[in-house]
Amino acid sequence: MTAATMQVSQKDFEKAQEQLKLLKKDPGNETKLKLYALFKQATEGPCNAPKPGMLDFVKKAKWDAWNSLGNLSQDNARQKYAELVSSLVSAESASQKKDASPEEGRHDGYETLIVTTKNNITKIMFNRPDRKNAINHQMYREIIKALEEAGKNDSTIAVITGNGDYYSSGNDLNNFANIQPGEMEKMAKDGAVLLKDFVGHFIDFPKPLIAVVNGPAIGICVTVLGLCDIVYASDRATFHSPFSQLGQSPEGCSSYLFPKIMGLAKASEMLLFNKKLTAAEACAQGLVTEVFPDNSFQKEVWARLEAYASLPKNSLAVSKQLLRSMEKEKLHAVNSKECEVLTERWLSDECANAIVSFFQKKSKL
Ligand SMILES: CCCCC/C=C/CC(=O)SCCNC(=O)CCNC(=O)[C@H](O)C(C)(C)COP(=O)(O)OP(=O)(O)OC[C@H]1O[C@@H](n2cnc3c(N)ncnc32)[C@H](O)[C@@H]1OP(=O)(O)O
Repeated sequence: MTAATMQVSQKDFEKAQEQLKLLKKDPGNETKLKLYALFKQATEGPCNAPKPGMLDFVKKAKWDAWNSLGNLSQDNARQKYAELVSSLVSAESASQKKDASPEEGRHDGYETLIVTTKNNITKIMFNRPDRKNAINHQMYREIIKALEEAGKNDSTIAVITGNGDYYSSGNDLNNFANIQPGEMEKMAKDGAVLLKDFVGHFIDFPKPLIAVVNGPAIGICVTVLGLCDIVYASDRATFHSPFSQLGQSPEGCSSYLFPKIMGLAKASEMLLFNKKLTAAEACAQGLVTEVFPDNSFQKEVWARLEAYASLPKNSLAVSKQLLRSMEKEKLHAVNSKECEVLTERWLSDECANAIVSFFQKKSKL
């Protein structure tokens, strides 16, 4: 090795020591041992320390690593040390770039959702995990936009799911907060217009629409499940529509579809008396198609959906429309009626008290 190479190597060695300190990820014990051994060899030469006792595991592992370098020259050890650090830095920066790059097939223009199209599936993911995916006004509008896009694009099926531990905690109760007394009627009317449009997009959705219920579901995100074609649920999911508790009334066409799906008595327990169903109960009552163990939920469900999404797209669309077409007019009428009743409910003392109670006590359902 020439003097010039040795100089560069020494410089690289010092630079590498600085770079090592900047690594964000722990490189793991095996690599740390290699780095230790090369550093000792580079700075002190071949291992000259007494062998530690068998039970001194850490010192013994370090000694073994250093000793294994035998008579490797100090120059070579410096060089190898610098190369190893450089490979760790490159790997970390590649993984950071990968994390920062947008997800493949991700649609632009959404803040409360992650919308992607991949493998013939448009996935609409609620993305307010720190608010349990509560649906605020912006999110209602973005879901409407995402359903419109998914209905028209090349995907074969659309899937709705939640990011984080909840599927969704339903209507964001902040939608009712900070309303001045004189603005109550306007709030109720505007809310009903938005809700009717939102539910209308589920009624009219032209392709198979599948809900992947990854965790607890409350309120509006439970009621519109009746408008989905398939509902897959994790065994961690629960289904709760606490309308009377909130002084409100059913929406999402559930006043018509839930009795049809599960029978009047079971629907009444849910919609009148706030009964929260487990995933197994919701499946037994026909609201959920199939329940999966939480630890294999994502893997099993997405494998199945990818297979479904490879079926002929147009055949699936016309068949879905046939299945729903007889009911469409009826469903729109139910939606209108439910929104009308809710407008009154939102102006009631019962509803106002329930909202105030949530914010005052942060009372949990
Ligand atoms: C256009 C208008 C259309 C209206 C259509 C009408 C629809 C009807 C419905 O959807 S009714 C259902 C309404 N939903 C609720 O009543 C749920 C309220 N939330 C809760 O009861 C609980 O938060 C919980 C059970 C979902 C979760 O409890 P947990 O203790 O696990 O977690 P936190 O309470 O600490 O939640 C974390 C923060 O998120 C806030 N949050 C959760 N859900 C909502 C929500 N729906 N609305 C507003 N805020 C919500 C919660 O308050 C916490 O906030 P904080 O960290 O600031 O305390």
